[in-house]
Amino acid sequence: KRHKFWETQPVGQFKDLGDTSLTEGPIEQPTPLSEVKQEPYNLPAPYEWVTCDLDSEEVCSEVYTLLTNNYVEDDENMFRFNYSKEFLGWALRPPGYFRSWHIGVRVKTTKKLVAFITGIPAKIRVRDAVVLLAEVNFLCVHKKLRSKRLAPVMIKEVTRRVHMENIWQAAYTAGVVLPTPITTCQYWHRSLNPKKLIDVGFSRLGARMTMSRTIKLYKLPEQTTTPGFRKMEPHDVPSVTRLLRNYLMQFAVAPDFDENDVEHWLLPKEDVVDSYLVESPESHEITDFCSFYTLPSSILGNQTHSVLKAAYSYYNVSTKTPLLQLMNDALIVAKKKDFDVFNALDVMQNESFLKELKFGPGDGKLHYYLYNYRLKHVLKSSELGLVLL
Ligand SMILES: COc1cccc(CC(=N)NC(=O)c2cccnc2OC2CCNCC2)c1
Repeated sequence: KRHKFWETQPVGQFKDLGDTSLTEGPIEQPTPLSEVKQEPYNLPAPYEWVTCDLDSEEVCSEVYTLLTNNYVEDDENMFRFNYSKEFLGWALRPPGYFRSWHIGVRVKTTKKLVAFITGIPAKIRVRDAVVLLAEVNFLCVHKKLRSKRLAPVMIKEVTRRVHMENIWQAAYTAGVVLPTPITTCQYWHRSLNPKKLIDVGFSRLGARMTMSRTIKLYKLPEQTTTPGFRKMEPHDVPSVTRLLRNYLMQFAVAPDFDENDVEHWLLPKEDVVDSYLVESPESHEITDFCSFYTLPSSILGNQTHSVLKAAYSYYNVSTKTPLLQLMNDALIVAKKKDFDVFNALDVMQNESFLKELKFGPGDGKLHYYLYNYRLKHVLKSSELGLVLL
């Protein structure tokens, strides 16, 4: 019964875990494009496939509304991710994207959008192999259509459309355990606006703590502390690309970013992504980098507040400035931008600053997966250099 669908897919199976005879790499070989199913999978009668053109303001709004009302909630159903339209336009249209990978399901009669799934192309290095794969994200089925087994057909359809572009691997994350995680990350939160976080039930007042003591505990300086700390600008793309490529080499799985990728993913974009760097005042060398993306959450059922403004740690590089000091400056700018909380996974070298910068552990985990690619050993989260949106 468990994982009826996933046991039919080319993914690491739990039963394979101990088998050291299995090699690392693709599980199934590519099939000739002529043999890839040319027509879409069958949907239940009332529904039809639609390709979502995110250049259309109207379609973007429909996707935004579907996700705002039906996408991922926390374990206690108190919060729901509330990706903005601008964020979705950015997240789903990187260099080389395929419109056909932005897949929707509509009700034939009303044309209402009731499900969504996406892929974007990404060059990901897995140990020494650079794999062109699809990052699959935003799988969402309307609350009223749950347990109609729509998700498996959505996954098969995005897989088919990825195969049609001669791409045979994928990467994705989930809050649930499926066959078989390449690593499992703990998420951590750093309070920036503790009073609001406690008011909305995101955090709880610590034992023997008063509200004023808590506000004081999380207080941050008004200004950043690192000399040469400034926002990233377009002319920084080449040096940030060099810095980031070198830094990511130490991780077993990490993006293989080129300058076009860095320009898209890391140049600051208001209310979407923020990135800062340290330019040495003497040499003008770019020595460090930090970034975070903006992902608010709707607060479900609170009279006073309706939105939780959250920053999510993205890619950070420290070569001269201690990572602890760099990330403290990231917290300071996030607070100044009125974020309520700064979230991070225990990936890369994040563990080195989490406790010291007063992050608290979240109540859930984020599992990372590869499709049609077997790793010999599960990774420690610190061996992972990939952050998905
Ligand atoms: C605070 O509002 C929430 C609304 C929905 C879910 C969660 C808990 C949760 N599931 N958090 C994460 O998955 C998470 C926690 C820290 C960093 N990144 C994360 O997820 C990212 C990456 C995967 N896609 C969603 C955003 C929290």
